[in-house]
Amino acid sequence: MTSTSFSHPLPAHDAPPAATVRGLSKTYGHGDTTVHALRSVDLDLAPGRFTAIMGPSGSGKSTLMHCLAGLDRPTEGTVAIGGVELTSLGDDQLTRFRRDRLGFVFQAFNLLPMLTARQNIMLPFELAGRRLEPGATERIEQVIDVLGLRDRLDHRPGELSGGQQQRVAIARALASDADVVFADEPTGNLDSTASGEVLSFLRRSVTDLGHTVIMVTHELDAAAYADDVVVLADGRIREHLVAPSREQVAATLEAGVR
Ligand SMILES: Nc1ncnc2c1ncn2[C@@H]1O[C@H](COP(=O)(O)OP(=O)(O)OP(=O)(O)O)[C@@H](O)[C@H]1O
Repeated sequence: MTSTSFSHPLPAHDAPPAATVRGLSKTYGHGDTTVHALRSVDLDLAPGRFTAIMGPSGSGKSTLMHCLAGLDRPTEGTVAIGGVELTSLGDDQLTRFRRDRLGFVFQAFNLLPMLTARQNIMLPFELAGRRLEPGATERIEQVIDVLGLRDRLDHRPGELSGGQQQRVAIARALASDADVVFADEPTGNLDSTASGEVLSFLRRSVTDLGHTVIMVTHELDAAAYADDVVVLADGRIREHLVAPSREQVAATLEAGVR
């Protein structure tokens, strides 16, 4: 796969964080079987950046993403997205917050097979019974063009390649102008060409459209599309690398498994 360098400019210093995590701990089980998936994690993620979360298997990547995205509740600590403290929201409020303010791209594209690409992209608006706010139509059409989906809009997922299906999922995540787009191993089911395309589109959604993307990945090649890399080890943040070189990321990952 062709990969880019980690050489993106730093954000403005005065921009408030897109995500703030304080004292975040998550334990599973009790007594002898307790697993400390996250141990008192503090993290600020800048807006308009593409951040990759990396680390060995079992280091807490998915748990961190799930807590950040309000898909799981922390055992201790707080998580705020765009200034809204998720930990203080009730279940219904949290569901609405996720639907209205967050976007998700999963390894298994999670598209509805009976709907066309355009209907899948518009699904969050349908589910919310939401009117399109001013400017939304233009934004959605721009997303469709950026993702190169214009000539595929009437196709159902079964008539699209894996890469195209994942681009529809990304368009759906971007259509509602999410505060943060979460991508969990988004290229796990794709070959290297489609992976490169999908990662380039996530990159463009940040560079050209100003989105904030947080992606869990195992792959250095995928992380090379990101601006910043958070490396986890044993439920803790080992390093938060801002605009690192590929070599720096590789060295940090290697040090973590030694
Ligand atoms: N629902 C659960 N019940 C019990 N233990 C869990 C649960 N979910 C995760 N864990 C444990 O928490 C730890 C962190 O898991 P997590 O899935 O966050 O790691 P990860 O870095 O995403 O791993 P991988 O790269 O393998 O997906 C692991 O030890 C895992 O076994």
